[in-house]
Amino acid sequence: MAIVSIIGRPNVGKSSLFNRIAGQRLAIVDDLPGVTRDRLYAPITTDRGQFYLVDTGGLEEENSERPFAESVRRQVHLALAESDLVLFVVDGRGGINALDREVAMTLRRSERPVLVVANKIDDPKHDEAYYDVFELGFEEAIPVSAEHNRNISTLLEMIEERLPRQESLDAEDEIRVALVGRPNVGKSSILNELTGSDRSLVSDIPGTTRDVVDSVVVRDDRRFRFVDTAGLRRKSRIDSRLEYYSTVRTFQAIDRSDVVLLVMEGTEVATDQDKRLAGHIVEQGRGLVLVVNKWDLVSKDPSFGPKLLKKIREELSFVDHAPVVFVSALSGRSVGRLPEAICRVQENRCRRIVTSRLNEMLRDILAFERMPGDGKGRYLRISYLAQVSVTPPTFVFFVNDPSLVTVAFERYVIRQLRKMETFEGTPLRLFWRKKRPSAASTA
Ligand SMILES: Nc1nc2c(ncn2[C@@H]2O[C@H](COP(=O)(O)OP(=O)(O)OP(=O)(O)O)[C@@H](O)[C@H]2O)c(=O)[nH]1
Ligand SMILES: Nc1nc2c(ncn2[C@@H]2O[C@H](COP(=O)(O)OP(=O)(O)OP(=O)(O)O)[C@@H](O)[C@H]2O)c(=O)[nH]1
Repeated sequence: MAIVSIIGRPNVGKSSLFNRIAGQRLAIVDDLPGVTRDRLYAPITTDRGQFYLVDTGGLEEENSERPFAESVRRQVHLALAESDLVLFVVDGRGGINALDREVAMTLRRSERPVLVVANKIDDPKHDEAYYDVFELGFEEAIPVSAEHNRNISTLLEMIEERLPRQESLDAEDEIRVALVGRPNVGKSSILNELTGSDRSLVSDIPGTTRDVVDSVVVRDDRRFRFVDTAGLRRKSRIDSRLEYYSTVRTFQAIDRSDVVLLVMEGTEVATDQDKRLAGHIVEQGRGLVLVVNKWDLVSKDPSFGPKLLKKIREELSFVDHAPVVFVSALSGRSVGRLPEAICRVQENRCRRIVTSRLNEMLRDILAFERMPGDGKGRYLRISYLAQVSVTPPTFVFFVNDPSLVTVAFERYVIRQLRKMETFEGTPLRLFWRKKRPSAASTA
């Protein structure tokens, strides 16, 4: 995630700006791994993606004896080392002073992207005052009022435009699919059926690592990239010394994919290895379709299907969100249903629910539910809920005390979310955060 730092001399309104942006775009005051605790930062979600907003002013200890100039220099130094974009806040009404000029000089020399934010322009009639900030020598400046919420959304748009494009997994893009499963279950046969039968195979594309080849197929205007198919096509028996690499390779394929087809065979489903694979797929936040192959071998007995399904649901209960598709690569039966299932799962994995709808759902979910408590009369209270990201859908619940949340309660909430919205095939992630009095003032 990109990092956007707020810097500026004391009292220009850095904290106010931070709180304004964080409050508006929902701040989760989270622990950024590897960063010191005393920094104020929040992941900000916008229509385009996410970035971390950092208030470098928060770095200074409260009764710091250090002179202002010294502390500002430290901020600049850190911001330059760590951020993708610097928001240089000045007092748009009070004017530019020597310290601002010094900071400007350092920033200009660094050639890092800088956006000058002229704060405290509370009223359009003060707009003229902010023209002074152009003497700092930057191309771009925007007048805002953190306190009166003026121009903040424009500022956010400007920030978004200046950030490095994130790797996007939008529904319009190709879907990366991994085919995994125990040896001999029919992965190659399914792949051949999917890519070979109707000349739909576009190309084999060398991947980034040696030996990795992906196959790209277009069907109904959707691009499917089957990742690391070289290993599947090369029909050499795996010798046991190579087993380790084949496992690593399978995990890599999962990590590179959006949706995984976990292939099993009708005669033996839900083995320990299948459980391990399914576990990894969920942990990595990938979509999942359970494929039962060699249906031709078992379909003679009509009671077999339901029994098999029951076994899969019981043994692999932690992926009961995944659709199960019975196919036969040999006869080609139902293999054609896989692309549609993959698309559906990927769509669900990208599903975003607006905050208002979520909170409506929350009300319904909790209407008759007994909240977990500490046994001494204190109960969990959920203030509100927001979806902070997709792939997989990730939700943050703001509560009075996260330690009151039990595993059973979390499972219950996930079940209810799944009842209210279609999340077939995708894992969901929940986070519980203590609701703070104001967005980030107490980090
Ligand atoms: N009129 C006006 N006042 C503002 C605005 N933004 C902040 N202020 C005021 O400016 C003062 C300083 O704001 P802060 O957000 O604490 O400034 P800071 O840059 O974080 O200050 P330090 O923590 O000392 O570095 C406060 O009194 C704010 O109320 C604004 O948009 N308009
Ligand atoms: N009866 C039947 N046999 C199948 C079916 N699909 C594949 N097979 C057979 O199962 C064997 C293994 O198929 P592969 O496609 O090579 O399996 P794989 O999972 O790619 O195997 P590895 O490369 O060892 O991981 C072959 O002999 C196939 O002909 C099916 O639907 N029905």
